[in-house]
Amino acid sequence: MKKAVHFGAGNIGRGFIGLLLSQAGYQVTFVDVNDTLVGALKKEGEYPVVLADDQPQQIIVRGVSGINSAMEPFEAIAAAAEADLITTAVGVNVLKHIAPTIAAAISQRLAEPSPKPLHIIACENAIGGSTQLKEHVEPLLAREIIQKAEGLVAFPNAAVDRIVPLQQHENPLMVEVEPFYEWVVDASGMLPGYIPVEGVLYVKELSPYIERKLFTVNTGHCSAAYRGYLKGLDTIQQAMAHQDIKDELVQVLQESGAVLVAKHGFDPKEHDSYIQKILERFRNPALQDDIVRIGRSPIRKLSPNDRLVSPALQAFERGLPYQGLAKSMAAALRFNAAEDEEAVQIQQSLRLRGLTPTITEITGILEDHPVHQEIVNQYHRL
Ligand SMILES: NC(=O)C1=CN([C@@H]2O[C@H](COP(=O)(O)OP(=O)(O)OC[C@H]3O[C@@H](n4cnc5c(N)ncnc54)[C@H](O)[C@@H]3O)[C@@H](O)[C@H]2O)C=CC1
Ligand SMILES: O=P(O)(O)OC[C@H]1O[C@](O)(CO)[C@@H](O)[C@@H]1O
Repeated sequence: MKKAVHFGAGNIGRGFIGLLLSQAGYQVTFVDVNDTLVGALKKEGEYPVVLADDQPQQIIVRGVSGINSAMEPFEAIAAAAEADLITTAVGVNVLKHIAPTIAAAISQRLAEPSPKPLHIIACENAIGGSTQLKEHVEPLLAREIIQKAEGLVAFPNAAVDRIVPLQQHENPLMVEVEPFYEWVVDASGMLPGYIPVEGVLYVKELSPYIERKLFTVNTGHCSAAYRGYLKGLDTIQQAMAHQDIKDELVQVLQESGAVLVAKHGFDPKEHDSYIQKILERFRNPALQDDIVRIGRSPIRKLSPNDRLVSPALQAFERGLPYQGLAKSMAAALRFNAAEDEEAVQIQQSLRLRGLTPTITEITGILEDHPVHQEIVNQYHRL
């Protein structure tokens, strides 16, 4: 049986990547630092995934195991060194922490006389997630290993889409997910002769897929979440019931949509249907999705290459509207969730340094740029 090692036994790890890989015939080993999850994976060897719909369906993912990379680092390296596929869903900011394990695994694997090829795919909400992981791993490899890895180890980028809220069940492994999923991998980053994973879509050019996903699902989700937060709401389902939030959300998605249509040549009608489908997914009454989860890590979400700044700057460059996106950024700056470290950091920076330096530092948009000025205007209006 083919072996997959997946870093991150959290919501997407268990509820999407682990499930799909298992259904595609892989034996999945989860590597995580959460001992409750790892202990339960070792003990149970299986877990339930519930597809949340009017008629929920339960699937049992069998034959899985867990390794705690903080407590069993050598086991984690050995498992990764032997894997047919390595995937991650740990959060893009955590990639640097798993890089040493992956680098050690690559070195161990390539020390064998005829090592098998290996794909390492980061399934994170980010543009170029696998490339970012590679950039953390490569400096940890000896020069001869880097040379040997050429043609044997690849880090193809990917886009992953499935909404999995924060949740608690008696069984810590149980995970409830929306039925929809999409996992797209950049075929140009795969090694020649690769065997596709069933359920994954391989495309010649990833950019239209990752931008469409990130600048629609994620741009829209956080835009609704930050507006809902300012109204004191708890869940995205509550936010989506507010007509003014819905109207503004449509404006935001029309702004990012206009960029996507102009840049990637999408059919405007088809893109509009894509937006409508996403709005339905946000409303899914079978899920309760916390606004604080969807808005989490606002510094990352406001970073130059992410879901708010990038479409706004691209809209500006094309002479298209960006006011709704600027309002989302202003609302993100007012996201004051005490449990979110990045939200706390933003509030500190606003207090100590003021609005304009904070915007410039986090978004990279200079003070005299019209998008910067629009964020300032919207911030004062909120
Ligand atoms: N939840 C969702 O709906 C979606 C999430 N994503 C992306 O998937 C990634 C994971 O998100 P979630 O599953 O929601 O988060 P999560 O918090 O449920 O899972 C992350 C897991 O990574 C583990 N982890 C943290 N540090 C680690 C380390 N050093 N080594 C190994 N494991 C470590 C955590 O213990 C946790 O189990 C993020 O990049 C997110 O943007 C993408 C699409 C949808
Ligand atoms: O995981 P991130 O990047 O913090 O963002 C949360 C987003 O991820 C998703 O879970 C799915 O992409 C959305 O529900 C939400 O917009």
